[in-house]
Amino acid sequence: MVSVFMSSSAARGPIIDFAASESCLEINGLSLAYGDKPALRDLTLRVPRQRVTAFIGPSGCGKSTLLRAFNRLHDLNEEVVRCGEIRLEGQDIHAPEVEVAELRRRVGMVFQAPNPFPMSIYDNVAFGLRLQGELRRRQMDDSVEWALRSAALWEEVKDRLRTSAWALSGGQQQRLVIARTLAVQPEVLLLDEPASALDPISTLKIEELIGNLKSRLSLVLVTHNMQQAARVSDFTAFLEQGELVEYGPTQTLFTHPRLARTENYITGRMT
Ligand SMILES: Nc1ncnc2c1ncn2[C@@H]1O[C@H](COP(=O)(O)OP(=O)(O)OP(=O)(O)O)[C@@H](O)[C@H]1O
Repeated sequence: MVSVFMSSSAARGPIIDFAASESCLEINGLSLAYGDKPALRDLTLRVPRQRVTAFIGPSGCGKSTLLRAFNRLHDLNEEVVRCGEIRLEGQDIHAPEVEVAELRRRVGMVFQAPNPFPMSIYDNVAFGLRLQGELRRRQMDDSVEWALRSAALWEEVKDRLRTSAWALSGGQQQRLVIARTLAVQPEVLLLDEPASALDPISTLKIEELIGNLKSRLSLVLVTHNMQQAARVSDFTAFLEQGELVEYGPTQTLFTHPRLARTENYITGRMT
């Protein structure tokens, strides 16, 4: 059941809340700085399970930083200072017993520029599966086919699985990267501007794919494209200068934003 509460700061608008039982990710008082430069300020929000949640906001507001925090991509950056917690299905992702490789299997990530490995289409998809342990040939074939079908790419590549992934178009490469991520059965898929380097038809395919995937996993999408956020997401969080300004059902946020700051951004009065 979705409810609404007032955040502690009167300057912020009502922020949607989900019960822990319907959230995959729970972020509590998360602040993050690069050295002495704050990027996220005291963020508290829950990301619903099996829905598409979009993060929007002006350039530099912290969208990618937040997304990367969900699978601990900041771990290697010694400059990063963090406080607050992130829970995945109730478990603190920074707890000592958490294995980062397993966290990244459960929380997959796709970046703006398609980044297939310099190997065949088949081997790209099999890559993560092989890291998890050897499968029998038949099982591997089935898993690769399943992942490519899940990423709506199978029909286009089934006759050339052994050719280089780099021979695919940009849009196909991005769907291949999604297939590679899906192959290891993540629970959450993080998408950082996944279509911003693609043409309109490839973009549409990615958007359709996002809509289809939410029946089986939770998706978090960072996008600069307001139409895209409105088309594909169920919930939208608006960030500004590292703060969560407004968070609500996408349709409500785009048609009846509660705060002038949100309205100014979504109507293009502020970029
Ligand atoms: N590796 C880094 N080292 C230092 N500062 C960083 C680093 N990555 C991001 N920042 C800074 O943190 C702030 C948030 O950046 P972030 O990339 O998360 O914003 P964003 O909303 O995703 O921006 P954009 O929409 O332009 O991609 C910015 O001020 C940025 O300059």
